[in-house]
Amino acid sequence: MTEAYVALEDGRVLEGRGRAPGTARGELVFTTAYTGYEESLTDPSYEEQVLTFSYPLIGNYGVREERFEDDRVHPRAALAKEFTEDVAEWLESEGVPAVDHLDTREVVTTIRDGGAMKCGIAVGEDVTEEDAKEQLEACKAMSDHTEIGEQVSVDEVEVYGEDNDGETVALVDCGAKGSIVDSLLARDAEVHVLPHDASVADVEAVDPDVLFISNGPGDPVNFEQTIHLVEEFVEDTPVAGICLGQQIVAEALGGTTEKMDFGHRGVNQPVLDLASGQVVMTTQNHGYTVAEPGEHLEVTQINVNDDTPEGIDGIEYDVITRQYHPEANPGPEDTLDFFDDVLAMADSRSEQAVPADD
Ligand SMILES: NC(=O)CC[C@H](N)C(=O)O
Repeated sequence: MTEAYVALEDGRVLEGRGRAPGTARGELVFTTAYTGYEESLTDPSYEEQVLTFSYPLIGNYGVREERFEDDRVHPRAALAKEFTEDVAEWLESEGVPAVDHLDTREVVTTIRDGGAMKCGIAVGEDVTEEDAKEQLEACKAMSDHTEIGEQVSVDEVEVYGEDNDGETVALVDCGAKGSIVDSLLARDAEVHVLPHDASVADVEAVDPDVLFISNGPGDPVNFEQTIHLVEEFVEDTPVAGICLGQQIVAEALGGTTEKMDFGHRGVNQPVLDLASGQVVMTTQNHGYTVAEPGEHLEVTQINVNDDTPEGIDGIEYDVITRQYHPEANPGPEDTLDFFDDVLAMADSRSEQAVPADD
């Protein structure tokens, strides 16, 4: 059995069973999701993080590529009570260290009490605690990953659904989950996936019916060019966003964002729609939140547990954003209608744009 050490920022070093070798470092977070480990492990939003599963057995229904949200595993390491052989082999094939036989209840309560914290991981035949501590020493704070967009975004524009007859979407890829693109394609949209730092001319070349800002890792303030795109287009083009996208839109329109103690990561987060009084169950994975929406946006949905903004609409602009993941994957599908609302907003705008005498 290989040695495995998890060095925590509070000075403790946890010892577990090594399931996939290597060393790593990152912000230690946890998800309470009891399904969807393939989707979570391939969600680009987890870039530069170490993902702990609070659900004790991870891998009990195998590993299948059709469930992946991206072409690689994004967390820097994975921790659990028990990984199956399937998942351990998958993580090893991806070069992602994995540790199990941990008391993940202790890890989760440590994060809940002390906040998401840095950690260092070392797994291997002859690693020592010192190797994990060295990783911890080298670990950057999440907000200091100022180029994180480069690590997860497309390099070139990619076009999907060219034969579709629906709305044209310019999706700015800040670490997009594949099921967001799929949800738009399923509604007959043509989707142009642009780099997170695309230029104004790049977006103009698409001539989109809606500018869609994706989910993604890290601190929203570090996506400066994406924020600039929202500032440039919001007066004339409907804007939508998911998770990081909601945060970027708020930053662009005079709002502010802040880091949460440990965030929301799971598939059973209740969200209240303020207008209808309806509560929906949502899937979430975020550690920042909108602190103030600013004078151009209004909060329309809140998290039932802590009142943080979950849905934001434009006041004078056509804007719809969600902090949770309406595409699910994993989690409940209560909120898929968000994509219908986005495309209806785009459609109504493009109808208005047709000159009266046509
Ligand atoms: N899933 C996401 O888009 C995460 C958004 C942002 N990186 C956060 O942690 O809040």
